[in-house]
Amino acid sequence: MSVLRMRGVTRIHGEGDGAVTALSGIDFTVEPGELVAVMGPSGSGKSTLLNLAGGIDHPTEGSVEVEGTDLASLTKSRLAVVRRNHVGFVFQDYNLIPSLTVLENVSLPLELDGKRVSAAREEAMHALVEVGVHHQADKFPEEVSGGQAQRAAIARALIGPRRLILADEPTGALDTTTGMDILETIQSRCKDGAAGIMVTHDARAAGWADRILFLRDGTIVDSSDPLPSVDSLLEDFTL
Ligand SMILES: Nc1ncnc2c1ncn2[C@@H]1O[C@H](COP(=O)(O)OP(=O)(O)OP(=O)(O)O)[C@@H](O)[C@H]1O
Repeated sequence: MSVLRMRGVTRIHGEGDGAVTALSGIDFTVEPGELVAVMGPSGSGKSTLLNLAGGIDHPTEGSVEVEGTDLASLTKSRLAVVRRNHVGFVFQDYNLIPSLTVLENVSLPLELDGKRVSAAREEAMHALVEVGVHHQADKFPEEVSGGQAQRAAIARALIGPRRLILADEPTGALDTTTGMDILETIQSRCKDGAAGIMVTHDARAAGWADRILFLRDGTIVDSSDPLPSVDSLLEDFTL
């Protein structure tokens, strides 16, 4: 079963004269084990696609299924549970809760699912070790650097049984080496059976993906294997 399936998805923001078609007629699936990069110019619909995949936003037309469940069929509370159990989201602004420590932020999704606090914190600490910010576990988000916050956000997205990993510019605030480590972590999670979608402007980051989806003006204009040459695919793209 596909981890994500979008069928005929159109998203129009706003109404009347101010309406903007952010996505139009998108058909797209991501299978277990796949990491897909989404690229395209500013305003081409990349974030909208990610938000629809994660159930944060809803299509104007068409359907979005996560592991076979049509998100539109769910009540608000059920959608929240599906999001927590199935979808790991790395937001561009990290979205860490300021009043919780780094460890508490990462542990929260598990605690919300009823896991014992001690077990949840232990798992969260493992996740922080994996992304190399365990020394910041007891600090609050405002006390850590942007790169550390981003890595904590990635730990939170990967924790638990989530099988759909959605990342908006996951390496944006990171130096090259750390960025590559994080991509390796996401890729290895996908190799273990999850599915990942990452929005990126960075061709090197996209090189970690199994394929690249190119968006322009809300439609898929190309979908390609990134190798052997990402650069050749980018030639006529103004990014
Ligand atoms: N809430 C909204 N209300 C109105 N228009 C919106 C809204 N969100 C996005 N849009 C518009 O939809 C289009 C697609 O936006 P989106 O943010 O998905 O693009 P993007 O490719 O992620 O851009 P960027 O690379 O700059 O983040 C743009 O024209 C944008 O202005």
